[in-house]
Amino acid sequence: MQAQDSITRAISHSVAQVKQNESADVAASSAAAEVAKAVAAAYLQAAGNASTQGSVVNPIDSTAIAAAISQAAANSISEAFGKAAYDQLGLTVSTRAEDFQRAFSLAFASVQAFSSTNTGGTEAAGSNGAIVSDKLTKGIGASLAKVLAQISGELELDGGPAGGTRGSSLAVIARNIHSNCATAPQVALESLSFEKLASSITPTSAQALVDKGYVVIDSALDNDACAIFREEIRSLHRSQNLTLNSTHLVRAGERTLLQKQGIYEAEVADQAIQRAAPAIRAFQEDRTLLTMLSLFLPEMRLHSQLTKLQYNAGDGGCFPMHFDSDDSVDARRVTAILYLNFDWRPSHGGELQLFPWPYPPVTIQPLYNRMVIFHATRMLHRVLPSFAERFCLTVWMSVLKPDLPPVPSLLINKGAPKGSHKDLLAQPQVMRALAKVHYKDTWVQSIKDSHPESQARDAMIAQFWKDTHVLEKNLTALGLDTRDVTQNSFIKWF
Ligand SMILES: O=C(O)CCC(=O)C(=O)O
Ligand SMILES: [Fe+2]
Repeated sequence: MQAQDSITRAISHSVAQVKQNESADVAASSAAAEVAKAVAAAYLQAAGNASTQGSVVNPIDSTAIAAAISQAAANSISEAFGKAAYDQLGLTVSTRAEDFQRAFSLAFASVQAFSSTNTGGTEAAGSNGAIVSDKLTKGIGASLAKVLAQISGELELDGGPAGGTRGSSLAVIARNIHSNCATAPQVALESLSFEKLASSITPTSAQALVDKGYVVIDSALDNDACAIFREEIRSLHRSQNLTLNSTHLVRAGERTLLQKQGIYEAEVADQAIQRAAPAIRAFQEDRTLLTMLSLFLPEMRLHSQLTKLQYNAGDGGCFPMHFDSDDSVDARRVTAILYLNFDWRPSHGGELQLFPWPYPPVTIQPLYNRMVIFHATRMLHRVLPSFAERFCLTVWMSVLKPDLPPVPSLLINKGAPKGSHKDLLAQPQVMRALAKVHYKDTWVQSIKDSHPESQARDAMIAQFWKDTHVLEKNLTALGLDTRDVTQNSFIKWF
């Protein structure tokens, strides 16, 4: 039967993959995703054959299984499982929760149908709780693949035959997958520590921030933590949980989306992301970075943090020049980026370029476990085109809004004598404006590098020229010029 063949093939393939490299989460999770896809596809065929062949689904058991699995839907693997079935069934996003349950139920029904005709129930009856629990640390993907392998009788696992019917043993499997989903993240999290980060933030690194506006810290965290983060980002991308980075352009009341090429992101505030990426969630909830920075820079009054994760597909994706935040409208004050690129080489590109104007630009390689911290409202920066997959986490640290100091108005200085340039230049928005004017050509080129050609991109560039023109005119009216700012100018960044 075609449906069963495709399940058998998928399972054999998955088992081979998992066997080949048992410790590789990547292999295991892609194996599980393969199984999920094939199971879903097979179900559709099996369902089509059901009326003629009978006994495809035992409704009681499949409902129990579906219920158990749908509880585990938060987990990335079960999401992958759900998504595949979901896609196959052509379901719409609006009724997601319900449809997930339906999709799971359908997908598992096909496993059940398969096991009843292929194993005669004996192997399946042996699939008790021991199966899943023995390999918890290898991740849900591996366990899931094993459970499925057990059903097909291809792997001999510990745990002797248990009594009971085939149907109830499948329900046990479902329960085990469920409990596996619930406990596996904790296994990984136990070994996760942010202690190293505390010793990475020193008075010297804080001083560099004050003096230069940025600091580069290598081996910032435990290498293991970085490996877990990277895998979580990868699996979120695989399960299509990341969103293409895009900028909203509002022009004449019309909203246009300008998408960057190949850059996928998610904020860790998103609950689905938190569930699917428990280590990154733990990093978001950990206050080590914020506490250490506050210890040395109490005047920053840092209060909270938000983590964003980013996957760059490596097809030339990059970021145009920008400031992350703006003192007058946004509470973010410090940016910390943790790079997760194991084997970065110069040919990969994707460097972070900082423009601590009036000092010269600095190009920073996005090396594994390297953290770059800079001023979120004052450090102009961009990312150069990346020609290899690129992973990073960004932590934005914010002040509490009511504590924001009033932003001094330029109007106060209107008509002020030339001697007050120093005061003007001490104002972040003046420095931002001057930097924008100073780098206008590079800035426009960076917009072109980061976005495929489109009307929206042209609109963004036109807006940029308009803004810089206005800024130039008004800075001149204030008696300010980019040439006023030299590398001898006194700049206190933080
Ligand atoms: O990917 C990077 O290195 C920086 C990205 C960035 O500038 C941003 O997300 O605002
Ligand atoms: Fe940025």
